[in-house]
Amino acid sequence: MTRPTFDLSVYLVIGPGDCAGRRMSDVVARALAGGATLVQLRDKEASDHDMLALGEALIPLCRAARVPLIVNDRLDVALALGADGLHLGQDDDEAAAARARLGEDRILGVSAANAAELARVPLYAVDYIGVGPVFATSSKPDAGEAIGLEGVAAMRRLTDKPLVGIGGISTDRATAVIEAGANGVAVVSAIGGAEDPAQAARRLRDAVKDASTGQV
Ligand SMILES: Cc1ncc(COP(=O)(O)OP(=O)(O)O)c(N)n1
Ligand SMILES: Cc1ncsc1CCOP(=O)(O)O
Ligand SMILES: [Mg+2]
Repeated sequence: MTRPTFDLSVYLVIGPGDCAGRRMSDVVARALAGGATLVQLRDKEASDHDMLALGEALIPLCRAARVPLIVNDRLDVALALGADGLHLGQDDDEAAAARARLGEDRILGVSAANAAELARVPLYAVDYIGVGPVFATSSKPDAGEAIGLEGVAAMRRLTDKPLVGIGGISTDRATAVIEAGANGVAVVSAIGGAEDPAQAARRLRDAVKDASTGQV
């Protein structure tokens, strides 16, 4: 096994409560059909046991689409599931220790909103950085102040690591997030809450692709 290649363009972050009353697996299947490039299972309330069951429903969908499945916060669940990776925040387990347990064959992402948070990240151990919240969001009540497009641009100046913007990103705003220096956009409600998750994913992918063209 080698570390999976990954594409941050349209990174769906999702749990059962983010799907507007629909089954999460149906929403994820539609998002993948529309072109979501990465999926993160995120459920702050579920027990590890329930998280594992949720992940088991997503693994075959992601495998069929050749899209990596990342687990939010929970290293043990990621390992038990055989997920493709883990996403950790500043308050979660330490990334270097997580890398040691994950091994070299899984993706590890971390969150950092500013220079001080970036300085705490062991960059050698991580594959990408989630930067945000870029805009105000109602999907994460404890998200800090929005960093804005200037915040994304500042992070771009500080590191060559792949960056994915997250927080309040809609199709209309995706272009600006990429132009500010992100490699992709991570979204909860723009796909999970969309009437047509496939169309939402497709529109985000087109916006990211158009905005990325011509960038160095
Ligand atoms: C891609 C991505 N970026 C940032 C986050 C936020 O992680 P964190 O700060 O640990 O907050 P929670 O998601 O755990 O509430 C993320 N999940 N994904
Ligand atoms: C998980 C997370 N981390 C920072 S903002 C956020 C929520 C993003 O949700 P939305 O795309 O609906 O604003
Ligand atoms: Mg976290």
